[in-house]
Amino acid sequence: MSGGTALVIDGLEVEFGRFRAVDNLSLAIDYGEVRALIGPNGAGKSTVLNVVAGVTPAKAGRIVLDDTDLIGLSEAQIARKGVRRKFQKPSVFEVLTVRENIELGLGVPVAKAPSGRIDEVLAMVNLTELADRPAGTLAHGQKQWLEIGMVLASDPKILMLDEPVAGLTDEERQRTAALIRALRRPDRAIVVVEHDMGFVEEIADKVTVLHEGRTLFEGPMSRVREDARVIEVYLGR
Ligand SMILES: Nc1ncnc2c1ncn2[C@@H]1O[C@H](COP(=O)(O)OP(=O)(O)OP(=O)(O)O)[C@@H](O)[C@H]1O
Repeated sequence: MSGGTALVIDGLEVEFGRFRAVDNLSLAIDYGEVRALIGPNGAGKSTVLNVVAGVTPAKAGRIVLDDTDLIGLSEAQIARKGVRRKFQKPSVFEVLTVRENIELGLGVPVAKAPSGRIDEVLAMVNLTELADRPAGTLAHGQKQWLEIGMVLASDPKILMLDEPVAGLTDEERQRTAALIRALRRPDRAIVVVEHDMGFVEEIADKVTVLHEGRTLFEGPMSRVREDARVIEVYLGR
């Protein structure tokens, strides 16, 4: 499938005990786009990624990828449908080499993956020369790219990145922005949660601002910056 809608979130509700973290949220993300989810701490951004990935259960609503409702599927089943997610904190396997980490991201034995896939991914995330180094010896930024490589290895349709530039230097941020732009494809949707607005402006085709589990605003970053409600609850703080 390429073009058209990739992911539809419809009437999503998530509760932790009596606290409603996501409140009747609906949004649609197209193939080919990079969507940023922004908003204040606690707005529900990571929770949305967790529900899409099958890590956190929903109380109500649908999450439809192509024609399949992902609600009720296990994390592994959702991953096999082409949904992959990178967590906020790098969680690479430090004693394994960079190459071995990417192999783990394939989701199938290396022999069953397209030949040359690992080298291709290493090149994409700029880690070819460090392929045989233990991942624990990498710098923080390189670990972030390795994790992007791990989620990229299986060639996902939906690629979700939670705060990919947290703690990175300016130069590393630039390189990450270029990498994410290079990962855009007509048969892939990329969803990025991030607080760094300069970075969001560089990578996102469209921005959804969440506040208290609901959509406060949706549009290009230039419009987001001018919206009085967004300034009040988030950007102006
Ligand atoms: N497992 C959980 N149990 C209880 N409450 C939770 C759980 N996960 C998240 N929450 C709460 O749900 C709300 C939304 O959290 P979430 O992590 O989705 O916010 P966020 O928008 O990603 O914030 P941040 O920008 O700080 O990462 C917060 O109030 C958080 O404390």
